[in-house]
Amino acid sequence: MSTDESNTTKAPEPQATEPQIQVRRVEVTFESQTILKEISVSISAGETVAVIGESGCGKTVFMKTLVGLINPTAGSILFDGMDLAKLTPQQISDVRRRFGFVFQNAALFDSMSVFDNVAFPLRQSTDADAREIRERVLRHLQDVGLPPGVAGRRPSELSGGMRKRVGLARAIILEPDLVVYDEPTTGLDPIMSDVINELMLDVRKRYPVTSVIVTHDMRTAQKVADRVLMFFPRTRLEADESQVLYDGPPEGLEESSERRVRQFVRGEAGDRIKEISK
Ligand SMILES: Nc1ncnc2c1ncn2[C@@H]1O[C@H](COP(=O)(O)OP(=O)(O)OP(=O)(O)O)[C@@H](O)[C@H]1O
Repeated sequence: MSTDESNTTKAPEPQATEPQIQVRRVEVTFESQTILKEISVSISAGETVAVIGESGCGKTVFMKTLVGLINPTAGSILFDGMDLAKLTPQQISDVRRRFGFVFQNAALFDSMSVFDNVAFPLRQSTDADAREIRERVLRHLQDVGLPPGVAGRRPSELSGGMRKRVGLARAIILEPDLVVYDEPTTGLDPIMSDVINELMLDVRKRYPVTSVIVTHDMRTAQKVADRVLMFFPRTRLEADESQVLYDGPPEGLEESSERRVRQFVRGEAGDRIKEISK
């Protein structure tokens, strides 16, 4: 029996050949506005996927749907064979523990120290004692290039790049199977952006995490991703066109046969100037 049939059954064991994430004909509509339609994508365990596309095309909505923060209006998302929309609250909380989130603004708790921010998932989801928590928090801060002296400071006392690194340390402290990054380099200078790119690569080297990175940063897509998905705003698609305009390796973007993909990655406005000024 599958979880589709009963909420009390155990989650099925994932098949070795089965993609870790299966997005099946997903649609997301808010009120009368359909943001995503007929999205079907599979992501294998350990893959690093960058999601690119114009502002407003639905990248963040896609990412949130992937991790069950938004329920699709139609279609389904399967993680290790489990349909996220059909899980019990306990099952969804168990599966969320396997996800790490790196939010655009780092989303740290400003009233807590950096130490307590990074320790938060450990205290919530494990019974690690104080000594172990201390050791793991300091090790993770060191892994993202932050000295122990930062631990006692408040997030508001840190630079944007440091806050992003604290957010990353917090997201990976439970060694999640899937990490989603929402615009991890936005607002950073080119050097700090590259530090974040290297840290994302580093996480992947340390253990076989699956990563989904929503980004406008073509350098991140080129340097960090194994695969790039480019979404297009649904309202500007021709009838029957797929909303995923590109699904392939980063090296193929510039040479894509699809003009809109080439224009996007080269940052060429093309006909958009005329459309926008109409
Ligand atoms: N909870 C919500 N309720 C209603 N509309 C929403 C909601 N979340 C997102 N939207 C709308 O969905 C559309 C896509 O938003 P989304 O944040 O996914 O875009 P994006 O591609 O990530 O854009 P950007 O690159 O600018 O961050 C937008 O028009 C947004 O206003």
